[in-house]
Amino acid sequence: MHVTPNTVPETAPGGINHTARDAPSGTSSGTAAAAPFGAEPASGSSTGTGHAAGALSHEARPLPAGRPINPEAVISVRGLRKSFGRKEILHGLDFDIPANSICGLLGRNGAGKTTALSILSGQDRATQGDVSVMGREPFEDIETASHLCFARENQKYPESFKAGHVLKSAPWFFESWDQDFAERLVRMFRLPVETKIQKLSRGQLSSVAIVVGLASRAPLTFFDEPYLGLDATARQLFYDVMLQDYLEYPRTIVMSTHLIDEAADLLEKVLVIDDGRILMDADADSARSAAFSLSGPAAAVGQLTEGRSVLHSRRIGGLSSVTLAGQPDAGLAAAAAEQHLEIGPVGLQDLVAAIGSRPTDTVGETAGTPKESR
Ligand SMILES: Nc1ncnc2c1ncn2[C@@H]1O[C@H](COP(=O)(O)OP(=O)(O)OP(=O)(O)O)[C@@H](O)[C@H]1O
Repeated sequence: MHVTPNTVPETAPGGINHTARDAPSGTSSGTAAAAPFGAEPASGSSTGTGHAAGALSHEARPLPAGRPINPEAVISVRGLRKSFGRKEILHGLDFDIPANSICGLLGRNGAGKTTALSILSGQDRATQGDVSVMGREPFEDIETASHLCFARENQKYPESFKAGHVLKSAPWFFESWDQDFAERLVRMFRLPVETKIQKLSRGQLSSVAIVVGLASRAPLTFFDEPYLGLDATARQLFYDVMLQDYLEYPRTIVMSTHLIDEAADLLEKVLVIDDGRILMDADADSARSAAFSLSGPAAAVGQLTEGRSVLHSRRIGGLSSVTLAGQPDAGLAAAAAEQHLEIGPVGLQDLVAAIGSRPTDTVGETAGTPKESR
């Protein structure tokens, strides 16, 4: 599919109005007000109160209070709070995301991932705190918007849009858009370009978002749960193509996901968010070694874990399996061997499930983060 742009949508990624240029054919000016790749309108906000973030491992301590925005990081956030009406959703997030990395934003339903991504992409405003994206305050900032792509399955498009129209419009919003790559992706994901967006299945809508997110080659790309409705083959295809293209065209990719084990190998940095607080902020290798499991007869497991940071425990009959923070020390390893207990690794998915299932106010404490620092 080759596209010759000749009409102009007035709304750009992030829902921000750009000055008119030529727009793609098939894009009616009457429908241009709906942002093809951008945001919902910014929501109202109010100030609220909350608690500072906790953290899991040694690498994952909260940034010291008062530490300024990190100018080296592509994304740097300090004390980010977001309220909807009187309800505070994000309770003071502090984190940095380095340039040219793939970062996983992980967490349970309602944790605040989409809210955070909306703020980082400039589509919503923080209630409080400092947010720096590529060195700028992102909210409705045209300069920032021109370098980022927010790919999500529930993107709003003009009513008459077909999938093909989306792809025809995209080059006008993304400087580095690769049309050949987009067309290859369309074939890979079997996207019916002549079908109206409203008629697409959920998986096909995700495919549209994936095609736009990848072919945009935006220096900063956000994928918000990019796999919704996709079958296992398409998901694997997405991970493979993303990694391959990222290696060829390094950029910063932030992906929110529940399917942690599937994506774990791609991730270089992991941010776990729960109930509006950062529970873990670590490079992926540290995260993979942030915990271990100990299993065997419940009495022996209980004896060995006494006084240690147990993140999660499960008991079936006389057997028990616990997830412990950190790595086993020599004493524990020797005692476990002596009592025929099994020590094993904990996958990222299980680790996130373990820390996410704990009451928020105890996670940092049990994981060895001093209460004073939270
Ligand atoms: N515009 C809004 N007005 C009021 N509450 C909102 C609004 N947007 C989000 N919320 C609330 O904020 C909380 C976090 O929502 P968010 O969508 O950010 O979570 P999430 O981590 O992306 O969840 P999921 O994984 O289920 O998509 C939820 O309790 C949600 O109901």
